[in-house]
Amino acid sequence: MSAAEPHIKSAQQSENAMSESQSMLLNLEHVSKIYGDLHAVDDLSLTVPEGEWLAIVGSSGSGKTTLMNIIGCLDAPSKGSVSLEGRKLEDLNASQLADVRKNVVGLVFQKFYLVPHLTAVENVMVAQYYHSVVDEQQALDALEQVGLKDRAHHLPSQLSGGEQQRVCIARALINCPKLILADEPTGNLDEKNERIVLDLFRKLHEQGTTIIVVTHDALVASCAQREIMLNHGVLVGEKWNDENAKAEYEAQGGKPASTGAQVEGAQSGDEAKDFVDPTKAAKHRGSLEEGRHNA
Ligand SMILES: Nc1ncnc2c1ncn2[C@@H]1O[C@H](COP(=O)(O)OP(=O)(O)OP(=O)(O)O)[C@@H](O)[C@H]1O
Repeated sequence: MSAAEPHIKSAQQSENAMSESQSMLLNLEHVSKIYGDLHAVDDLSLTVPEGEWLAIVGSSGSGKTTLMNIIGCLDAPSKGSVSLEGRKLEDLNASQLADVRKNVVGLVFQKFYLVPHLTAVENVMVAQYYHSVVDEQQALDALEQVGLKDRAHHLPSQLSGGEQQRVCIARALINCPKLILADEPTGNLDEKNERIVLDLFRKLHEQGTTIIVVTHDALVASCAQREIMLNHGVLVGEKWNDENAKAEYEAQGGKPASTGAQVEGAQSGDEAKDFVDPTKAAKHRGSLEEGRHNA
């Protein structure tokens, strides 16, 4: 090996690392969120390419929402670095962060947060207001996208839970976000409405939208291309449901998610392995198969 080779190698390595971070929509490096003695998220590294559908699973209190809030620029990590579209969030000021929230991210929550005295279309137009473009036709188009044009002038109280969640998705779509972050989006829905919402996510994913969903629900998680599992803020498992997506991710230089924290059960990048989620028993297996056949 010539004396120059190590330099060449390190230049190539940094080039690879750069192209990896450029091709990734989201890049978390050693991210922690610490409250006193509690590490809600503990030294987590994760990359998500544009167009991926990722599920974050784990028991209550494992750090899922905390992580989601950090990714959605609603909260800042105590340590580590987060990049979205190649921009380091820690380098942005408050108004630049607000722009990222507005223009890159669409948020969907378990609790719908609809304004009760406004109709469906007006609720969508509230979101437009924050984008300084109030356009009823565009709001109606967003409702049409979620199959609710005929419910546009109904109040939330006149809509089913599933319909209310679809209004929320229409509201999240108003800025054509690259990234949809959904926190337990089907948590309040029955199976039928859960399937409608999942079909919508499937459609958005096919159109190229990146989706990150926090869920307790086995069916919702298994619709994603990849699942990561947290426990006490650390990564305890990573599982690909879509081998093609995995191969593509690896070809782009994507690495397994990892936790640096030395905690029992935690997985470093080299060791990351599939997890067995006890909640993935038979509950939804039948309906999943059916849902896939209908897709
Ligand atoms: N603002 C806060 N101050 C102190 N502790 C917090 C705060 N927010 C969250 N935590 C703690 O951080 C841990 C992770 O909370 P988080 O809400 O992220 O969990 P989760 O996995 O989303 O739980 P669930 O599934 O019940 O919603 C919990 O122990 C929680 O009590």
